[in-house]
Amino acid sequence: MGKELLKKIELDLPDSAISYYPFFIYKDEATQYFNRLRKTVPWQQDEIKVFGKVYPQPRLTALYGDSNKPYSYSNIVMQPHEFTPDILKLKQKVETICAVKFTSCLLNLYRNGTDSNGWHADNEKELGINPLIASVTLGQERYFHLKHRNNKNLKHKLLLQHGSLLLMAGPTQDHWLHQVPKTAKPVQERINLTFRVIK
Ligand SMILES: O=C(O)CCC(=O)C(=O)O
Ligand SMILES: [Fe+2]
Repeated sequence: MGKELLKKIELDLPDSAISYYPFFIYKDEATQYFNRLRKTVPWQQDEIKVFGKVYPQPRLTALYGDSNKPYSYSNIVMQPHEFTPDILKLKQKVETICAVKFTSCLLNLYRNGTDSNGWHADNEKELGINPLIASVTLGQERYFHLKHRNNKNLKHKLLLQHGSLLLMAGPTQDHWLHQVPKTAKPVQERINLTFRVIK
């Protein structure tokens, strides 16, 4: 990999270990991944329960994995599809940077500015302690917000650009929440892949 491709920005936020690789995948290659995944992934829209009311999730998702272990969050239980060559290639590329073998990948498709991902932490039991979450962005860049759970003054936002990689590690999920907010700007579609280790 070239020097630019490995450019790494470490966020200077307490109680966290977050790094951002803006040029992880060449733009042209990232566009090819976007186009193929957009077409071939069996995108689904699940319903989520918030305070007892049921809503369609404001984005489409799909779960891939190398085991048959289901993954549950927000009252949704997802069954994994088998890894495809594209998702495996991306997984291996991420694994050149992280010393971890990922077992699953949750994909999100944000169709427009009203699609979003509300405040949460990726702290499900099956992810274990101090999980490493590796998040690849393809397509439209969108803001990613972080806020500390206990200190209202601690927050941060960054634009996740086409072909970038964001790593969240260590105690991040214990102390911080993250979201991808809606935007009023007219925006194109974005695909996000989050690689995880499900125990
Ligand atoms: O779309 C993103 O960048 C974040 C996705 C996310 O936080 C998740 O799937 O848990
Ligand atoms: Fe998340």
